[in-house]
Amino acid sequence: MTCTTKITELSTSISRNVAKINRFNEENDLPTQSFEPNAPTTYDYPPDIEEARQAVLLATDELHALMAGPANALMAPSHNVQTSIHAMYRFKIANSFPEGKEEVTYTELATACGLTGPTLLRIVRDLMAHRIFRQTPDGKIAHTSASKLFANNHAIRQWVGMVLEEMWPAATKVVDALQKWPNSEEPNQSGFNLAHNVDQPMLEFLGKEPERAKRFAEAMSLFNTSPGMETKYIVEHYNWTSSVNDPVTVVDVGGSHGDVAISLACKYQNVTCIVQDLPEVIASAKIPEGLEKRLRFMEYDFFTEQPVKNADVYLFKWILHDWSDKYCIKILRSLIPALKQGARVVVNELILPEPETVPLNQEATLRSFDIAMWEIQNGKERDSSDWESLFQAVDYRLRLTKVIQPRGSKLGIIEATWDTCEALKLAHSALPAFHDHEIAI
Ligand SMILES: C[S@@+](CC[C@H](N)C(=O)[O-])C[C@H]1O[C@@H](n2cnc3c(N)ncnc32)[C@H](O)[C@@H]1O
Repeated sequence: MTCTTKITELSTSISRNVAKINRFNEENDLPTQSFEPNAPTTYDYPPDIEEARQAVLLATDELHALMAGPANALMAPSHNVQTSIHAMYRFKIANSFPEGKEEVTYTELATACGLTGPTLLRIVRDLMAHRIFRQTPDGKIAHTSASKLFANNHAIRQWVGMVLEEMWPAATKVVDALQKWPNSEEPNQSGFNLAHNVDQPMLEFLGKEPERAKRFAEAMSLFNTSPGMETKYIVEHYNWTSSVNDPVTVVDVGGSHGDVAISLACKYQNVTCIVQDLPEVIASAKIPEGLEKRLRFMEYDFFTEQPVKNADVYLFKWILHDWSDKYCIKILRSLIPALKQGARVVVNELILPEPETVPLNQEATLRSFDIAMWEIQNGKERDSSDWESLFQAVDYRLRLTKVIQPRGSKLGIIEATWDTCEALKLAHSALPAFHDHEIAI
């Protein structure tokens, strides 16, 4: 008799969940997963089927790692395919097929891209080995769903370009930066600064380079609509108003074009929002019709004193991870003169889990965000005790009062309350690290 082992457990989970997905596809007349050029490129499944899909990803990842063995974990040559993808981006290989054609000869495509035949051949053959393009039986290049997606989707091209031309060079220099500026908290002493030979922090530098700034912003917009990043989580999983009648003022600091503020103002008639950002961002922001009385945009630099006094909530969504503790403390201290008793500071960011408390593939994604923030501005992602320490370092009156991890959301909600009443300075125990529900503190 064969006993149950980790690998049999994983393969059973894979076949059970694949069967569930397959059944759903069949019952709903959906095409099966494939890399055929017209295959679906996203899966919009209901929660239970999406859970099955995630379980397959987790189990296949683990089974693959076990089968490949420990040396593979150290030596997998994943950066080499980045070179080929980078060439596809820079030389527009996927989007240089003749108009309306799904297949092209190597020579035709090489000419269209300004490359020699042999160079194109080696790039495309490497991509083919990763299911990006395929070769037809008569030796032409044809699209797969991946190359076709790249050819047709501007936002994905902007994402890939941003990653390969901004982040990747920064990644290769972050260790040099660490050696040059040990443990620096300065946003202009990062891998990005060494790689791109610039003295300013990345966000400031890109602000002055219109094409690169546009690419960065479009890549971020795509990311913000990816599963788990949608605005709905912060809008629906936080208690913005205690009653439907009391007016509530929310200041969205660094709120860009006001995605959250617009959703909040639409959902709650008693909420008024002020969206603050740098002048160049505010200049292109628009108030949707009907919200003129309850939505306002304001130029503001969050390193200077907060001009909107006595608001109920100050929201920081996807802001503080760009900055080291030293700069987060400056940003949050700028709020203090504006805070009334009971004012809430709400942060919508990742909450890093304790090691091995979530499936490893999820943990790996979250930790890679942390490393990315380090590479570009010496920023960081934080776990719940980091958030608590950060608020304590800002001011003893700013107390961590809630940590919420909405199910399905990548971002958590961290609430601190401005409490000037000494009696309420309660000592509280360490928070559990990763929650799928609200933790009252
Ligand atoms: C990653 S984006 C987050 C935008 C928005 N909160 C969201 O979640 O979509 C960071 C935002 O911070 C803004 N920002 C950067 N430095 C700033 C500063 N010194 N003062 C105000 N806003 C700033 C940027 O313009 C950008 O809109």
